[in-house]
Amino acid sequence: MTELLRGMWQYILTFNISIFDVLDVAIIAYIVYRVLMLVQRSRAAQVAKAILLLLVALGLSYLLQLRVINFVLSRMVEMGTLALVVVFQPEIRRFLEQLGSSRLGDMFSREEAPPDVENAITQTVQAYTSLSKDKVGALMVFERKVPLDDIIKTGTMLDSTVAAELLKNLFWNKAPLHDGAVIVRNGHIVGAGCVLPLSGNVNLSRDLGMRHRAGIGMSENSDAVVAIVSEETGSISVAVNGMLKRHLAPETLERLLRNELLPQEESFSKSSILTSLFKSKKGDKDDGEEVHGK
Ligand SMILES: Nc1ncnc2c1ncn2[C@@H]1O[C@H](COP(=O)(O)OP(=O)(O)OP(=O)(O)O)[C@@H](O)[C@H]1O
Repeated sequence: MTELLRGMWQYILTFNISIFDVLDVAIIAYIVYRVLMLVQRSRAAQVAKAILLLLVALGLSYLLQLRVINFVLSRMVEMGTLALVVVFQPEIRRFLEQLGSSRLGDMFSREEAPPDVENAITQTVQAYTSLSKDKVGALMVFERKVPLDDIIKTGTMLDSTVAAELLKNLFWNKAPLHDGAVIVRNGHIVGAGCVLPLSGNVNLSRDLGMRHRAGIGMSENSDAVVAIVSEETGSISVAVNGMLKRHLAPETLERLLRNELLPQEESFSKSSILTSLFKSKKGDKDDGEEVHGK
């Protein structure tokens, strides 16, 4: 085995590899990874299988010299490329939004949480504690880097500081804006009664209602953090990146929101929400039981 590895290493050394070759491969690998993630997360999975099948058929028709079939399939591939851009316009836009809004910019700019975010978290936790006790359903989306203007447009635009009493009013089941989600941007309520995309995950637990599916869907389609109160059980949940953590105690809700929305905070590392969840103290009362994969 050692001999084999040594042989392989010697062989690799015979290549004239420059740093640019490594960079080249790394960039391609990253793009392929992002495209695969996109395909896996969306309806593109079935289409990807069909395309693969079409390409295999095209290859076979070429090898076997089946000229008519090859001609037809070639035209299909040409027209299909254009059709794909039209059909997957929302996915492509989301992909580009996520690419443009994240990571690379972070390397050059120091992230600072807007001052109102801290207040928004405190007020949300206060409101959710009360809504949870009273079993009043609630759905709040905390926008991060991916802009949610399209979602905000589906509801009523607002511009208000986050206040616990206001949230309780908004989600009161006789209030005109109680249906749908409240959107928070930089610690300000910018929309209420907003319609969120439902999750495409067919493996979600059957006991999750539409509110939870909408919350998970929003977190699959953007980098937003979504906080939910179940109308049926009063249970508090948080969805991030297609994952849902359920049955949270108010202290855990606060910790998660702080960890996700105030990334510079000293007491918490900038690790993902799941990392923080798995690290959460075993003794936490009534804390999350379930995590749903994307
Ligand atoms: N796509 C959506 N976007 C925003 N809000 C939604 C969406 N779908 C449902 N909701 C919210 O969920 C509420 C109804 O969902 P449902 O009847 O499934 O409630 P539920 O059984 O209490 O659900 P859950 O147990 O998930 O809270 C609606 O009144 C609405 O406020």
